[in-house]
Amino acid sequence: MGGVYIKPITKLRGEIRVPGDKSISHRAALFGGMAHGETHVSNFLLGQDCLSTLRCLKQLGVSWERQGTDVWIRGEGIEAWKEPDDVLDAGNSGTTMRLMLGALAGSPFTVTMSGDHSLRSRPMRRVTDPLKMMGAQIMGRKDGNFAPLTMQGGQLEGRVFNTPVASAQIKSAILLAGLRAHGETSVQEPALSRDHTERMLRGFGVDVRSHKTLVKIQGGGSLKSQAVSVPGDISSAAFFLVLGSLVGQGEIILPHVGVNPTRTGILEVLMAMGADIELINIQELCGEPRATIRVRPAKLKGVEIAGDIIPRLIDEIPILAVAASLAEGETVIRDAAELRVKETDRISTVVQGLSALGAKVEELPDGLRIYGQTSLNGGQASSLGDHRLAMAWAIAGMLSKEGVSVEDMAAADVSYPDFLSVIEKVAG
Ligand SMILES: O=C(O)C1=C[C@@H](OP(=O)(O)O)[C@@H](O)[C@H](O)C1
Ligand SMILES: C=C(OP(=O)(O)O)C(=O)O
Repeated sequence: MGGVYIKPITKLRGEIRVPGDKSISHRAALFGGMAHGETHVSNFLLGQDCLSTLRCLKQLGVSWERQGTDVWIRGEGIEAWKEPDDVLDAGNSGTTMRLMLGALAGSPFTVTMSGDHSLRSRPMRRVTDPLKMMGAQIMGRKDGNFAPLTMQGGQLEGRVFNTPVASAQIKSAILLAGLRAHGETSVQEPALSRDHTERMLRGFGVDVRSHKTLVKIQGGGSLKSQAVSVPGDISSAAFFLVLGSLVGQGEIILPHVGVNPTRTGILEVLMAMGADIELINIQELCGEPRATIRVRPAKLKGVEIAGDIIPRLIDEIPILAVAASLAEGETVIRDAAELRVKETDRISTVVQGLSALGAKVEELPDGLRIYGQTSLNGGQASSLGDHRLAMAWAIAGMLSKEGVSVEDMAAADVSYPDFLSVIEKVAG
């Protein structure tokens, strides 16, 4: 059998400091590069995705320095960004590509953005269409839907948008372009997606107004450099919330995890399933709430997950599916067709992986039906290059009867570079 073998465990104990939030790290780097002055980012995520954002910024002429997880970005304002002399490579990162396109739409030069095989097959018209309506010229494969994408930015006009899907990447790309447009730009979403862009832009001194699912930005604003302390990533903590709930014995403490309400769907669902999770010491810093999370073993039962909560836990669905396969009773996940356009088609790849490990799972057009049972056999599963799957299968291995060999475990580096050494430590 190939891959990294993850053995079953029956108990664990420990404190796990999950790395910095991926969404917030991308934004801190990008906004720091757009701002005037030095932005110090602490607890920056050293995952491949955020490193792609930093590299793109360097190609645009933004200088920064990094020591461990501290990054100092020396912004001279976005007007100082220069036409890059090569393709901007977003790697595996949808966030890098979509937010950068929005930020660059008002720049009077040409950029070409591309990425890895997975990113080149993810839909981009969701951002290129609105940016074109605002005045940018964009060309790409399949009528501008797939990278490589070439954009000639320029004068932008503010617009009113109603987005068809709740996506923070679409919302953020439009707001960043709106910042450089004439007049006001607004985005109305069908449900609230993560609001890190709105919160952080306010911290950088920009006038962003939001009410429920509507956000408005005035064109012509500029950003003032800020210190940004990045909280731990709840999407990374999610793996340990599930492990700590389903392992036989022990307790896990996760300090300093971001608990922005637009991201805490995972906590609500696990608690509804019966998890023993407690939030201690909630504090807000740099506009983002954070808390210490304590998790203890509990019996989980199946639930229905659908509607407006989906964007608040979208990246946690692979690990939630592992939890559901070990819960009692059926879990149904609906309204999650967005999973089909992530790093892999996460509806079909979750079904493929979990079935190989002995779970009973059914594919739905917009979600999953998982017939819970009290054990998983284990076996072999591949990440298929998708970081969230790599980590979900590793946790499944620890909770299975025979363990799991995870093919392409290295994919985890995209959002959690130390994942393997951390699980080795907590499992003793
Ligand atoms: O804005 C962001 O930082 C992100 C938004 C989400 O994507 P969508 O906007 O496509 O839903 C999420 O899946 C991704 O991991 C990060
Ligand atoms: C979908 C994800 O990221 P991105 O869209 O930035 O590639 C993710 O991290 O699960």
